[in-house]
Amino acid sequence: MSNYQEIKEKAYLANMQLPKLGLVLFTFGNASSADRAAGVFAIKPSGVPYEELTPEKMVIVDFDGNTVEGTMRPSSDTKTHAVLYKHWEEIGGIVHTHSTYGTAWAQSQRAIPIYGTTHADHLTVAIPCAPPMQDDMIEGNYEYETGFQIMNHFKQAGLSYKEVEMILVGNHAPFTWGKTAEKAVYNSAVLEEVGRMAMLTEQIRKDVPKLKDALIKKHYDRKHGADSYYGQ
Ligand SMILES: O=C(CO)[C@@H](O)[C@@H](O)COP(=O)(O)O
Repeated sequence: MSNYQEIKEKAYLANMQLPKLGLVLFTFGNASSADRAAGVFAIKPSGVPYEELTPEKMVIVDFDGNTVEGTMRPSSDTKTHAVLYKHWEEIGGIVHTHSTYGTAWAQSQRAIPIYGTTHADHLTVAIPCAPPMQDDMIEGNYEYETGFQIMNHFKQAGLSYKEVEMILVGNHAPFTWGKTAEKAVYNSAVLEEVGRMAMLTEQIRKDVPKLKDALIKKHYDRKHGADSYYGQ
């Protein structure tokens, strides 16, 4: 039995949710789960179809992207996960997909505007979009630079990774995270659904105004923080 069995199971379950929720096709995408005390995370092996995955096939990697345990090559996006785990210390899970609507917004290099209360139930700002990567970074350590592309955009935009747990990487696709891999999967599904609604909204009406601040606050506060009165 591996010392990392718990995160292998969590990473496996998170990965298996992605095709189930319609967030990935074939091998597009990956999920990981971290063990902060051990300084490692478990991630999907690269290019293995979801139906062939097992917990044992998850690869254990440290926060510098080095394989610690596993016989298979880890996800091609492993270094992006490693950069985010290393610098954003409260993250316990990360998901990357090429889900259709999220990716369409990323390819359009547009943040997803906050048009309605579904969006405001989850976050109080537009879902950010990092600008496309510069050529020298593409030619360098590409996946590692993707991690910095995400972090730099958060810094420049004055966003907190603890409050906004998702981003579109311009030209590329969405990344989401959370305290657990399960929450990162949830955020990935929220991003896709909110992106789908926003795109349809713009098709119905070209000049949709941003949601009123009072409604943003009302809906966010209903579900989060001291004023929450949502659920049991
Ligand atoms: O970003 C991409 C492809 O552009 C990858 O996330 C995707 O194909 C998944 O690759 P892995 O199987 O995780 O190596």
